Amino acid sequence: MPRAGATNSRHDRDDARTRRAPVRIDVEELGKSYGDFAALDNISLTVRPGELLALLGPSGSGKTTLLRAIAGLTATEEGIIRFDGEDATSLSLRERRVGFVFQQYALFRHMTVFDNVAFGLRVRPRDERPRTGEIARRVRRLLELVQLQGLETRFPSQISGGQRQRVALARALAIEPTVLLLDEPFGALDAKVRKELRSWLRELHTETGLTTIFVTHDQEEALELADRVVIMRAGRIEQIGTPAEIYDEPATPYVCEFLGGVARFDCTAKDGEAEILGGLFPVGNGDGDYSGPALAYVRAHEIEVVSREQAEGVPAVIRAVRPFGPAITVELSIEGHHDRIEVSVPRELYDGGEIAVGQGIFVRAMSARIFPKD
Ligand SMILES: Nc1ncnc2c1ncn2[C@@H]1O[C@H](COP(=O)(O)OP(=O)(O)OP(=O)(O)O)[C@@H](O)[C@H]1O
Repeated sequence: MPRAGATNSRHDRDDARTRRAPVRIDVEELGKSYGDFAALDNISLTVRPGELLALLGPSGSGKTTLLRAIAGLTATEEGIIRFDGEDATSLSLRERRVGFVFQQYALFRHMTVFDNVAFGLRVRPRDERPRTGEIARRVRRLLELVQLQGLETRFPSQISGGQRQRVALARALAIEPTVLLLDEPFGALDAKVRKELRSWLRELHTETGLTTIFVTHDQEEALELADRVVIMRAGRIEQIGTPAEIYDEPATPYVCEFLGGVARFDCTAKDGEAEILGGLFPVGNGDGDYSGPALAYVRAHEIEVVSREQAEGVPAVIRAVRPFGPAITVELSIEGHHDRIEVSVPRELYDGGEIAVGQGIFVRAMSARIFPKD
């Protein structure tokens, strides 16, 4: 993406001078109930200045409620929300200077793209309202930032869904928000446009440097985009971590299953270790001596096909082969395990004729995550 405003260096310097340091958000023991139902249950969380944070979880886990509470759109009964250490809990959206983008592009249909973006500036009280020329300059700069130059005079019905969502972002940015909050910003768009907008949002975030929180139920989107991911479950935080931490060290069975792409096995742990698919792995983070029933999670690429001579492998039968892509995906059935498991095998094995439906092979897990079974 070209540097926004590259054609206007004096204004760029002005903008840089007036740009504030990114805001830190502290959420402390936040609670929100609807009747007896706890939509948010004792949530504590720090969003670092300038961070791009994803709230990830299934439908109903409380992501939107948390985002709206941080925005000042939903009142909470318990807890405190601080912006840069200042208690913001009772401030409105406008007082918090939050830029908010809804899932369904809430653009004014009777207004042009230009007027939609200018709206937040024009409705300011007279003494805070920029002059007409200044508004026009800012709107043009924002449309450059979201790469929509030339569409100023179009109406929302005359642009694509992805473009509308970028107008919504420009409009949220127009008020020079302290933080940017996005509620499933690409939720209503098709998969291809979503992917395009993903990398675009990452670049926009680098460009603006704003503390940004976005809600998604798409794990790939969260892991690909965010600096850190918050995994939510039934109004609580299940795990917070970088995408690598969440992926490599999922804290609970729930996180493993939510991320998907894993095979689950029942097994038995002894003295802090459990054997699964021919490998011996530590329970949890490895510092316990748990013995008893356990759950093991293994990803497709963590299972290798081994030759018959190797003692550690377990026998499996090939049930289906998906021979496309850099690795071949094979579905296996393993005795004593009712679900089929997926394994990635190198192309060479397939090309060598060793991979065919009905054939018996041996497999071994190279790594696994083991949890005590509650
Ligand atoms: N105004 C309301 N009245 C009653 N219950 C509500 C209200 N708003 C939300 N809830 C409930 O609170 C829970 C959390 O809702 P929330 O919208 O935060 O979930 P979410 O994780 O964002 O889900 P989704 O991905 O479907 O948007 C849900 O069970 C929902 O039914």
